[in-house]
Amino acid sequence: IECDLYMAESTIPNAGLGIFSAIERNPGDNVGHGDICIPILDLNNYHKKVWNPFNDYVWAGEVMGMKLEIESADKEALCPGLDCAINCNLALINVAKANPIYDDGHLHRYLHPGAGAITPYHNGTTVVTRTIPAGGELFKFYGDAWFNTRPVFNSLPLSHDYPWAQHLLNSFFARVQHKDKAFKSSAYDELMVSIRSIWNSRTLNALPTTFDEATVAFEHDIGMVYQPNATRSLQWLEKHGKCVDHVSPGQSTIEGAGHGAFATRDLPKGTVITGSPLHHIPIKENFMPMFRAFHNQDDVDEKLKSEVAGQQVLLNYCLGHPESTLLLCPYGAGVGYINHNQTLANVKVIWAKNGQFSHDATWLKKGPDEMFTTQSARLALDYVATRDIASGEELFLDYGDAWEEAWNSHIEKWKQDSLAENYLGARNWNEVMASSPIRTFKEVWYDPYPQNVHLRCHVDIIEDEWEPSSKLDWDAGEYGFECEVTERRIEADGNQIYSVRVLTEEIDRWDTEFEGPELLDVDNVPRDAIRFFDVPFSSDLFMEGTFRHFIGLPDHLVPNEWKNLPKEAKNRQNTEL
Ligand SMILES: C[S@@+](CC[C@H](N)C(=O)[O-])C[C@H]1O[C@@H](n2cnc3c(N)ncnc32)[C@H](O)[C@@H]1O
Repeated sequence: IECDLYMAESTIPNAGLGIFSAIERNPGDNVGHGDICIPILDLNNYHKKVWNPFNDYVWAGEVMGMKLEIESADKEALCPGLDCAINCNLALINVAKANPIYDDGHLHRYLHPGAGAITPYHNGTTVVTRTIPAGGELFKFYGDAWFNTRPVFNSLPLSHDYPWAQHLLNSFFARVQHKDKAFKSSAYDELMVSIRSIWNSRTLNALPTTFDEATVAFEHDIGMVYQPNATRSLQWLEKHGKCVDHVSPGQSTIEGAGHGAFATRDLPKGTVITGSPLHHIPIKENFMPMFRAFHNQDDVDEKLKSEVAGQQVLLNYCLGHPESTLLLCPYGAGVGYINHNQTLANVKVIWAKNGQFSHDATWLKKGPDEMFTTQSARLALDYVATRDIASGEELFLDYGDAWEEAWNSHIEKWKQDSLAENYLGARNWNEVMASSPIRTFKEVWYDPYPQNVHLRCHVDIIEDEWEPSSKLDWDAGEYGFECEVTERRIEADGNQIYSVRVLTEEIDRWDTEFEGPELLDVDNVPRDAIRFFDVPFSSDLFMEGTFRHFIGLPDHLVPNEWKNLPKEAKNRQNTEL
């Protein structure tokens, strides 16, 4: 079966798995079919330092559009698709990280019992930024801080070291340009010996060690020196890798289930549709509570009030067993999108082969408590076609009887809330109101906006160099400042111009220049500089009684060593968590 994208052992030693392209890709091309991103909110509320297996895998929630889900800064985005498996090689960054788009899967809280049971952050597409040859590994930028804060990498070149090394090489070749090759080669070797004896630096480690490599770097760029070691042959990938582009997300054919997974090509019975390493959480009850926590705005560590507001939506994307505290959260392209259907199930999970794809079969003999000492994935599942599947068909797993019972009882108990009939989240509200004039604060007194949204103005409008005609970019990580409209005027051509009062705030948790909130008046503000955003804790994820249940790991895959809960606990667990 053809395949354009593989998961296989990374070319970076000890980095575990990586993602490889089987075809040449050029800047601007998309890779894969878009990732899901799951918010993990106020996790540290439970314990100050909850054991977190996702530490090396999560993005700051602010960057992924999740800032206003909750009040505090404690929000992380786990994107358990391709994103989790792409490594970072600072010499060869060739893809940009995937920012999700907000998409509630057409679930409305008035109509659908499943509203709030899925993450609305979807379709984060990985985009190529540098040509990747066929067989090349994908690398994204983790940020220099990721390497700076880990002592094992203290001599590894950081992102600015490669341009500096390139600059040094260019200067060297400019100076020896009229000399013959033998002279250049020995001059380069001597130079390297001399500088290595006096200068041990990250930049030096970015310089090619041989003259031939230096020539490649000078004639192309320094990344070309490292590209051969970061490329695997297609035969090797076919033999040792697992295809990760057989699945693409779309709107599920099951009404009310949100998104689903679809086959991208014909998949004969027995095909490993995708492989998935698993993050293990030995104590799901400690990890999964979600809070409504209010923090002191000047000191986010100071909690003023907190109450449990259900469970993390992550639970719905992980596999578990009613008799075990162990929860296994898969990552890999498309796995997070596969819905449940007992009668139409066409996919099953099996353990990956021992020694392959992070799967260590000795872990089937360990109890959950023993797993605490390890954070990296040590177990892996294969998702296998149980019959021939045609291109475009939706993929379904059987999540098990416990899930089915929990879902049916949720539907029975679920009641339509008449107050939710006119609910519109901020994203929808922005669409509906796209060209409508924004109410001034006086108009809002007698004609208020719904309680779940508030107004924010783009941060650029308080900059000295900002011009009313400048283009404003509202990407996933842009939230603006809270603001209100003091005046509105409509020009002859219909253009809406506003005067606004802005309350400045920290842009993100690393905003070290922030000196404190200020109230600023700004005139000549265009309509597109003002947007509606959700109020913290108002999104579907925080609705009372939202559905939460892990995906059932088939009983025959669960060893007795993992069953650390009494059988009778199995029904208790989901209601008590
Ligand atoms: C692993 S996710 C599957 C992807 C999810 N549909 C989405 O849009 O992100 C599991 C969740 O999807 C929803 N789901 C899966 N199968 C369903 C079904 N047969 N009927 C209703 N909802 C379903 C439930 O909310 C469940 O907790």
